[in-house]
Amino acid sequence: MDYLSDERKKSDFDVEAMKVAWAGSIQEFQLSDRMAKLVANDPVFEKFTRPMLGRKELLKNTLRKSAHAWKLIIDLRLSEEEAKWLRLYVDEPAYTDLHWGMFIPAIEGQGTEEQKKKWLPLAKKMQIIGCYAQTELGHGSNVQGLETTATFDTRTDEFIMHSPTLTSSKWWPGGLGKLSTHAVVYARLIVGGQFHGVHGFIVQLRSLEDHSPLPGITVGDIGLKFGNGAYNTMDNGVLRFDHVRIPRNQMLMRVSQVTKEGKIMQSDVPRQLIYGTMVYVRQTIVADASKALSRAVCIATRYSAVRRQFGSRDGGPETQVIDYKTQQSRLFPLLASAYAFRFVSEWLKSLYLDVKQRLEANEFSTLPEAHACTAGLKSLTTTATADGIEECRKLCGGHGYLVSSGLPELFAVYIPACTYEGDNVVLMLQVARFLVKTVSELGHKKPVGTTAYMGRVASLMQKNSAVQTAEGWLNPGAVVEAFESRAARMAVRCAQELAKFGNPEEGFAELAVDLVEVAVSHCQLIVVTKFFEKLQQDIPGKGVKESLEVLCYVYALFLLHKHQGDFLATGYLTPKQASLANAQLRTLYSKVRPNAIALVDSFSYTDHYLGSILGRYDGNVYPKLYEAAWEDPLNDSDVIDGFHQYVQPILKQRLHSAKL
Ligand SMILES: CCCCCCCCCCCCCCCCCCCCC/C=C/C(=O)SCCNC(=O)CCNC(=O)[C@H](O)C(C)(C)COP(=O)(O)OP(=O)(O)OC[C@H]1O[C@@H](n2cnc3c(N)ncnc32)[C@H](O)[C@@H]1OP(=O)(O)O
Ligand SMILES: Cc1cc2nc3c(=O)[nH]c(=O)nc-3n(C[C@H](O)[C@H](O)[C@H](O)COP(=O)(O)OP(=O)(O)OC[C@H]3O[C@@H](n4cnc5c(N)ncnc54)[C@H](O)[C@@H]3O)c2cc1C
Repeated sequence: MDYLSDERKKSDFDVEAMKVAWAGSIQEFQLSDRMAKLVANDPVFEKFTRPMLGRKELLKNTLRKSAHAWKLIIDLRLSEEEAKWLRLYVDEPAYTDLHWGMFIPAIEGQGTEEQKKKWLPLAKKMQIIGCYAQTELGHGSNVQGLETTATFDTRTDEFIMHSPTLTSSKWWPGGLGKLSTHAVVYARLIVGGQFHGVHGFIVQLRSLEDHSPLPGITVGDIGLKFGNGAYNTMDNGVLRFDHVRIPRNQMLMRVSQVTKEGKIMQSDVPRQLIYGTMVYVRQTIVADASKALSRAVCIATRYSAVRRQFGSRDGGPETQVIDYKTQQSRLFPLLASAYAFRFVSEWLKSLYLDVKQRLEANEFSTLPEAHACTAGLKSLTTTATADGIEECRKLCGGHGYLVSSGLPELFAVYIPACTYEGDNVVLMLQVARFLVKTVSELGHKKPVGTTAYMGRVASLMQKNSAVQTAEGWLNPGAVVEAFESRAARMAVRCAQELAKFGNPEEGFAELAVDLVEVAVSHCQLIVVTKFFEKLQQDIPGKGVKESLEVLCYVYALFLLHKHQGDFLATGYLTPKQASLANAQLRTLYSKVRPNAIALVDSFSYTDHYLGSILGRYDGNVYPKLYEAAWEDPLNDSDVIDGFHQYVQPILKQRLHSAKL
């Protein structure tokens, strides 16, 4: 029985066509759909019991799943794209993420042709397993502050890898704790007693025969992390070196080379390329944000349509909680954000692929913008997604707190995305630096790409919003101009404040809070703009474009409402115009309402991937929640182990011993 069938009948767009729009193309949809079904129908990928497993059992289970996934990749000759979808639907962080997602890209981006020829075939056949060992106990954000040393010994033509202090211990790298045989280790290059910056080195950690740590290497897992199951399927590790020697040709030498004689040669490649792997991964994290948020929103939307509270008159059904305006005002902006993040990630991927091609051809001019966009959007989307998942839990009331809702584990596994690959505040400060630099160069350099609007800063500073009615907000020009004016005005105001400081670094530190707000407003502008640009494309299917237009306005006007202080303080909007935007938002929520279930069905998630009783496709929530309770191990017997030993004696004690 489909308890949501009436809801599905209400929608006025073609769901199958929306699935294609969400996936990006018919090919991508088919690919994703095939992998989703492959995983959902394979008992090895069962995951309901995960939060109840002890750590060793949990990790062993992940290894079993990873081995099975790898076997499927080989046996079914899956392409790289298919393998990525497979990984998504398996839905279990594993050492393989770091091997494929960071170790291999680090060698591809920072290795010489010779190094790539040697290491990539081994890695791609998984004959070695690698991780990305950058962060240390004492330093994560401050990469230049890393303490591990790689000292060149001209006599033996080797680097000596060493951990001179406790705080220099590598700490956090995923896959390091128990599984990696190799690592790209970031360390201070020391040649002739001089420090020459932080570089990457390929270091073997464990024997390829019996997996034991090699001499001079201390390695292990850093311990349990937040939540049950969740990110505990990953062996984040600690690593120390005691004068471990590696051949000279294991330093990744695309950026700088060390000769046999101990001379440092700089290539034309900028040193920032050492941070290049992070640009790649941040881009994938933006795509993952739309997946995680859409998943939480799918659960909360379906459950909000099933759940009824209050409002029953003459014995009729109570009100579905999705019909409460307050519920809509919390849920629908998240639904719109999931779509917004999906489309901005599509754009970011194309930007990244373009930069990657250029970097391969030694063309580096677009790297700063790629860095600012990946850092900023990673920060913006992961913050919104982490907050959004928690909001979805609250939207599901008490039942959202049950592990079987799928939301607690999703939250626990997701939240470190606000920290890994760059703390979100630190990353926004990087965007702010880029923007301040853009503003300071306005006189002699035409801004391009995502900062092109800064070239119109004079008019953006003068012109105010012309919106007169709530309907007036349903105009892409009016909305985009509002976001451009806010971002430009905030940036210029901050640049003016900065100019008052004699020492720019001191000013930057003092104004950091304002600078982060500038960066956020710039990133929100990018997301809004890319959503409108998406709507310019040919999007087939009855009512699909119209529904997306509604979501685009919801996303933009919700942000405008939430940040109306900025829009008012910069003088671009009047209070009346801000309240018209809010009025329009209410109308938009009414337009989303009949389509809400169809809009989450369009994510095309299997019940396996959702992993949630509240989010079941058929809406059959109560019987399944009831059944699931009885499957809890505590209900294996009526009288629980420990009762006779610890509780019964209390019950049987004589009353005179208690003076309560
Ligand atoms: C079970 C299934 C099995 C299936 C198997 C098959 C699977 C197959 C498919 C698998 C697909 C995989 C998918 C991938 C998933 C990946 C999962 C991700 C998991 C995440 C794990 C986490 C990893 C990590 O966290 S790694 C560590 C990350 N660390 C950080 O991010 C540190 C943050 N700090 C910094 O980035 C810097 O130090 C910084 C920028 C804050 C400061 O740098 P600085 O040099 O000290 O200072 P600064 O002067 O500000 O900058 C100098 C200069 O450089 C520019 N810059 C900075 N960063 C960059 C950059 N990244 N790129 C380019 N340029 C950069 C900066 O702008 C300055 O420029 P100028 O102003 O021009 O000088
Ligand atoms: C689950 C997980 C997986 C990880 N996987 C890996 C991995 O595979 N490989 C790897 O190398 N690393 C990994 N890391 C480490 C991760 O990259 C770092 O934790 C991250 O970069 C943040 O650095 P930090 O821990 O030093 O935070 P800190 O920099 O110490 O941050 C602490 C606080 O200080 C603030 N702060 C720091 N600097 C500034 C500043 N300049 N201005 C203002 N505020 C500031 C931050 O905003 C934050 O609030 C992982 C981390 C986690 C949680």
